Amino acid sequence: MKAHSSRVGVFVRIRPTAHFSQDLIECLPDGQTVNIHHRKDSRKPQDLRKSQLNSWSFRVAGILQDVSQEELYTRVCRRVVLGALEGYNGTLMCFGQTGAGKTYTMTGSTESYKQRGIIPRAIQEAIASCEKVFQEVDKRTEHAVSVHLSYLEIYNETLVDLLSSLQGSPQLSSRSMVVVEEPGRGVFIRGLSLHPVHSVEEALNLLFEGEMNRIIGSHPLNRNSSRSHCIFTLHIESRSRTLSVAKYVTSKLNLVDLAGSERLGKTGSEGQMFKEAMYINKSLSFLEQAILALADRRRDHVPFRQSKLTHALKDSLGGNCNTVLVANIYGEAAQIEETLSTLRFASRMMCIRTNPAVNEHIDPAAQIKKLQKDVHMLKEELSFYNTLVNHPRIKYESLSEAQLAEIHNQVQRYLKGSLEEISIISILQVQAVFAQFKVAVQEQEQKVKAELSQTFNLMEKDQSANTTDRKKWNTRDTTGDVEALRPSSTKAYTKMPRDKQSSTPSKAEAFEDFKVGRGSKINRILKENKAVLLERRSFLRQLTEEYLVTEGEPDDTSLMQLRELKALYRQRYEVQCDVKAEVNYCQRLVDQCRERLLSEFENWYKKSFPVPEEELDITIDRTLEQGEDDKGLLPDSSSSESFYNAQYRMKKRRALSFTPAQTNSSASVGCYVGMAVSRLRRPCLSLRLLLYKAISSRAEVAGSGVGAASYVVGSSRRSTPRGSRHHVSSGAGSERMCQPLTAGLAGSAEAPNLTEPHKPEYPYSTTPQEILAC
Ligand SMILES: Nc1ncnc2c1ncn2[C@@H]1O[C@H](COP(=O)(O)OP(=O)(O)OP(=O)(O)O)[C@@H](O)[C@H]1O
Repeated sequence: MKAHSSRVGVFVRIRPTAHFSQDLIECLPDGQTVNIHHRKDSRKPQDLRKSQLNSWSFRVAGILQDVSQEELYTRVCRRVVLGALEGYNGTLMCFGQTGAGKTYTMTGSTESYKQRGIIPRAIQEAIASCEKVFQEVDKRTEHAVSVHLSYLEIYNETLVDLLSSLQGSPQLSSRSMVVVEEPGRGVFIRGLSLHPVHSVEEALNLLFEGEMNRIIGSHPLNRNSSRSHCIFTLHIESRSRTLSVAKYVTSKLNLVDLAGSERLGKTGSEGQMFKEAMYINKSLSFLEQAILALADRRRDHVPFRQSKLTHALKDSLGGNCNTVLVANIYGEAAQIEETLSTLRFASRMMCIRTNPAVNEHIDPAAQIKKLQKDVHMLKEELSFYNTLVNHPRIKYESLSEAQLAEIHNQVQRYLKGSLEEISIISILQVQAVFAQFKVAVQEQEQKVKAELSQTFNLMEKDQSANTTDRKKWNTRDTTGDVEALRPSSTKAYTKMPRDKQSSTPSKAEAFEDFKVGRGSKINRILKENKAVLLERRSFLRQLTEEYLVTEGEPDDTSLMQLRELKALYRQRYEVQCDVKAEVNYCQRLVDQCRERLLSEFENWYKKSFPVPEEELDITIDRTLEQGEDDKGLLPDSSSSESFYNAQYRMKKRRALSFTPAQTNSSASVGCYVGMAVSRLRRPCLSLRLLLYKAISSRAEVAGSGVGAASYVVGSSRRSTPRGSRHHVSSGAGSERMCQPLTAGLAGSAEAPNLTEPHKPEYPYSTTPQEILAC
C-alpha cells in the first residue's frame, strides 16, 4: 500500500445573492483568490470614517461563484469519488455559516434533479460504475464490487444512526454507538448500521430516508437549518473474482455536512436553538483546534478525541484520505465577519497534509484457497516430473503408520549391518529416516548411561574398599609385616570364582601398579642403576673419541714428544679399560636389578591373583614369544616395553644355573653395590680398577659371568646401627647418603637385611678388605 502526501483541497463557494458586496469580497480573475476588505466596527455608522480598512487575501483551489451543482461536482468531487472507487479513502466536507449553502452543496434540492448535490451525484458516480460491475456479473468480470451505505448524525455530541429506522436495522440506542479505531481498519463507528446497495435508486432511497430523520430547526438565517453534523458514507469493497488473488481493496467515501456556525450574540438564538448552537460552535471550535494542531508540524499531539466530530473525522483530517473542503460563504456585507472567519478556517485546512493510500487487505480464506491450489499444482508438477524420471511411486502425502514402521525396520537393519544402504525416495522419507536415527541414538545413549551408572556405582564401592586397604597396607609396610603387605582387595579377587574374575588386572597393569607400590623401591634402584650405566657409557664414548685423537697424531714429531704421546696413549688406554669394565659391571647390575624386580613381582602377582601355574606359564611363554610385538595389549606401551624386556631377560636367566634364592640375594646386594658404584667419579680410576678386578675375580668364582657380589667401596666405609644411614664415600673422599637403597631392601623378605652390621649371607659376597686386597 503506497501512500503519497497531498494537501487538503479547499474550495470556496459563494452563495448566490442579489446584494453581493463587491467592495468587501473581491474575487480575482485567477478563480482561486479571494480578497476580503473589512472595516472593523463597521456596524456603527458614526465610526465608519475613523475605522481602518483591513484586507485579507485567501488563495484556495478554486472560487466557486455562481457555479451549477454539476460544475461544482465535476470540479470539486469527481476526483475524490473516482479515487474511492480505486481504493482510496475520500472525504468531502462543507463548512460555513448557518444558511451559507452547505446542505444545498452537499445534498442539494431533493425536489429538483438538476439541483441535486454532491451526495446524490457521488452515489450516482460510484454506484453507477459499480452497477456496471453488478450487471457484468454474468459476464464474469475480473472484480466483484460491493457498496454499503451508512448515515451518521452527531447531534449535541450524540451519535445518531439516521438509517436505524429502516427495516432490518439494529435498533441500538445512541449510547451503544461509539467511535473506535482498529489497526488496518482505521476509524469507524461501532453500532452504525451498514446498508448494502446494488443500485443508485436503492442508495438514494437510503439518502432520503436519512434526510428525513435529520434534525432540522427553523433558524433566523435558515428556515431549514441543520442542527447537527451529518456524515453520509459509502463503503466500497472490491474483490477479485479470481480465487488465486487473496487481495481485496476497501475504501470509504465520507460526505460531511457540518452544522453551521453562528454568532449567538448576532443571531439571538434562544432555548433549544441556543443549546444546539452552543454544541455546534463548541464542536467546530474543537475541529479548528485539531486543524491548527495538524497544520503545525511541531505539534506531535492532535486533540482528535475532544469531540465526536473530530474523532469520527480523524482519518479524513490527517490520515489516509483524499480530503476536500468546500467553504460556504455569504456574498452579503452583513455576514463579512463570519465570511472572514470561514475563510480563515479554510486557509488553515489548506495547510493540512494527508497520506492517501489504497487500502489493500489479504483475505485469509482466499489465501488458504490460493495456497491449497498452489500445493495441488506443485504436486501435479512433481508427479509429472517423477513420471518423466521413472519415479512414479513417490507420494507426497504424510507417511502412513506402515511406511513409518518400514523405515524404522530399515534403519535398525542398517545399524546392525544387515542392510547395506537405505535407498532415498523422497524428502519425507529422508526426514523419517533421520528421525529414526535420532531415536536410535537416544536409545543408545540411554543404554550407555544406564550401564555407566551401574558401573560407576560398583567402582565407587571398589574404590572406597581399595582406599581403606591401601591405608592398611601403607601402615603395615612401615611395620615390616611382609605377609600383610598384600592388599585385601586382591584377596577379595582370589576369593571370587575364576569365571567371575573379570576385574583381575592383566599382568602388565599389575606390573605398573607393582612398580609404584610394592616394588617401588627396587624399581627406583633399577632406574638409578640405569642412570649410572648411561652415564658410564657416555663417558666411555668420550674416552674412546679422545683415544682415537691420540692415535692420529702426526709422525714428524721429536722423540721426546713421541714418548710423551706414548705415555698419554697408555694412560688413556688404561682409563678406557677401566671405564669399559665399569660399564660392563653396571650393565650386569642393571640386569640383576631388573631380574629382582620381576622376580618379586612374579611372587607378588602369584599370591595376589592366583592363576593355575600352567596357565601362567602359557601366558608368560606367549609373552616371551610375542616379545615387543605385543605392545598393543598393554595400557602404557613405554612402561610395558620395559616390563616385557625385563620379563624376557628374567625368563632367559631362569634357564641358567642360579637358584631363585641365589638370584634374589645376589641381585639385592648387586643393587646395593650398583648404588655404591654410581657414586664413583671419574678421577678415582685406580680405585675403580680395583673394583673391576675384584668383580672379575668373583665372577670367575661364580663361573657364570653373571653372578654378582656385594662390594662396598670407599675408604670411609663403616657399619652403622639399624635404621641409621650408610655413608658411602667415593674415591674422591666425598660422602654421599644412600639411605633409599637400604630402606628399599630392608622391607623385602628375600633381601638380606642390610641395616644389620654387614654380614654377607650369600656365597659370593666379598668384604671390602677382600676388594682392597685384590
Ligand atoms: N448555491 C446556491 N444556489 C441556490 N440556492 C442556494 C445556494 N446555496 C444555498 N442556497 C439556498 O439557501 C438556503 C440555505 O441553504 P442551506 O440550508 O444549504 O444552508 P446551510 O449552510 O446548510 O445552513 P444550516 O447550517 O443552517 O444548515 C436554502 O434554501 C438553499 O436552497
